[in-house]
Amino acid sequence: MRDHEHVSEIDRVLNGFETGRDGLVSQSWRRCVETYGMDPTRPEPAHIVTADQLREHQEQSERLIATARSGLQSLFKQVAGQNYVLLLADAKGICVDFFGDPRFEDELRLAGLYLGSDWSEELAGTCGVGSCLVTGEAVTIHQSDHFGFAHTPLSCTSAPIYDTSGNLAAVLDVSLLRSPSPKSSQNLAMNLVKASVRRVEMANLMAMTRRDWVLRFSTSAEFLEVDPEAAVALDENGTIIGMTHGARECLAPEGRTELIGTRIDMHMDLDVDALPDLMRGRPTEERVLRLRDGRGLFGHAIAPQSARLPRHSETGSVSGPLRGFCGPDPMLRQLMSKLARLAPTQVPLLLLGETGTGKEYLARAIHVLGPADRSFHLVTCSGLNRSQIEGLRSAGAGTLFLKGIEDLDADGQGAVLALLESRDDLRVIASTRQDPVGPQVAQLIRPELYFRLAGAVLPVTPLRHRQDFEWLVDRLLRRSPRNFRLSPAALAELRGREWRGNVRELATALDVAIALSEGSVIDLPDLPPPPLARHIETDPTEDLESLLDACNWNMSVTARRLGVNRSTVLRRVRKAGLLRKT
Ligand SMILES: Nc1ncnc2c1ncn2[C@@H]1O[C@H](COP(=O)(O)OP(=O)(O)OP(=O)(O)O)[C@@H](O)[C@H]1O
Repeated sequence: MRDHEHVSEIDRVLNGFETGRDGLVSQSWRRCVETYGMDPTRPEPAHIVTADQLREHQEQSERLIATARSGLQSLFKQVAGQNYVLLLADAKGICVDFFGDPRFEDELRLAGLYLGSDWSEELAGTCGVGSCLVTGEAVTIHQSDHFGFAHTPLSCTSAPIYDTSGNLAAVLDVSLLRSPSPKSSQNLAMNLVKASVRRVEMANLMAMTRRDWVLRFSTSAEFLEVDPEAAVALDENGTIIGMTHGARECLAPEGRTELIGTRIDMHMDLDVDALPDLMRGRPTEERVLRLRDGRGLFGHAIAPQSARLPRHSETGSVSGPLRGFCGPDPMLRQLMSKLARLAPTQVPLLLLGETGTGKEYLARAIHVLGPADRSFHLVTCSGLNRSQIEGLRSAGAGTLFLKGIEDLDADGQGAVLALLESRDDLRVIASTRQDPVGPQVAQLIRPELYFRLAGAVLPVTPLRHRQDFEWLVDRLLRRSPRNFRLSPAALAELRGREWRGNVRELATALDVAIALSEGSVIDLPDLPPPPLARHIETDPTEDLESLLDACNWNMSVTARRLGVNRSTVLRRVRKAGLLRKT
């Protein structure tokens, strides 16, 4: 396009004619003439601020530049060899950081694609950085979209970087001195710039909010941990105190609601106490957030990186991921407070409980409460071979979870023992399923190994003895993105079942019911029938022992729960030869 054609198109647009330009470009041209008093026939050279002014701008954006730099570097690598120039401009439009090919330095400087150039719209006219600052949106200003004829060879794609309070703080721009003529040639550049900005904002939020919870979101479970779409920072009451720009699109898509200063439960069905359930360690597809408008997202909570969690643990108050394990069940609450004290120590723990009671869940929660950046090594003892254990000799420091140690054969026991002797940087947590009729684990494991594993022996209550059944049902139902509840009859039916498969069995039964239910209320016909295990003969001794454990060996409480008197309980305990475990 020649100079006079460009000027005449601007003239026609200003006179209300449609020339096929993007609306955003036509509006900017209008501002250039009507607001900034620019003349498209007058050539405007690049504006470069003085070295002192540049230093001042850089100092003001110092922290942002430091955070953005690694994002810029990785973006530069992605577009390497394609002659793109990367600019980071501050909120005034001054280029404060720059990546470009030094071979073209003179040409770039002349075109204004250089440190210190001023790309504010009122000075440079319609351009990537300037129009992005005015609209607050990502834009491509391609060739003759530029207002000033001097800039029409360029193609500039720019996206805004917002600070954690939601103010436009900077612009990331990729520009080309020469480009193919279709504007669509810059679509890939647009996606790359937007993705880089998202990561820069995320890094900025993480750096700003080390003492607070961060909740990240994604519409896809697969990308939740590697590349989330947005995040908010929350104080301990669940008030949003920081965010990335994407959070506005996720939580308040029409921009009607202010996010900063509002509580997270205004926007989604999430209690601040439930944040630990959304931490790494639980499968991502189970970490569903239900928004108030019915949409579902996946959530990843990151605990404060300050010393707050360990401080809670030292005093034994239950916080972090342990909080989500149980509701109002006195025995489990006591167990949680013991675990909170034990978690930061190196004491080996042996979790004792029926299948599906949540032993692995607890092991992962204890791991999360330990030192940061350590690995969780899960070893399933059944069918374990020596080479698998030997492979752990070079594994990173962290938690070794031995699942189902009753399944370790003699060879496996020897290998585990040798491993523990060679490594003192592995915190061991073992679990064992109590077999109602089989021998106890202490008899199955050689003593020198057993006593290395059983530093503290912690029984996990079976579901049928838990007093927080309704709480648990509610919690498991919340994993679904839709709002389900149980009818009173369905709740009573589930409460009356034996649950030999414990929480795992309950979770599966609820998944079936959710799938079968036609509305949001789960009723009797939606429930799967109780499994055959219901008719399996159970050992009354085992049941009495776990009930005693659940009642902390308080004979009167146990008698009340069994509906018999205290002396009957004492007689049964003596007859079965039961002794309280220490
Ligand atoms: N408090 C809880 N809240 C939500 N889900 C839970 C809870 N406790 C357990 N679960 C779920 O129940 C299932 C069984 O838990 P887990 O695997 O920890 O049991 P386990 O005792 O280790 O079982 P096993 O001994 O058979 O290996 C898992 O899917 C787990 O996520």
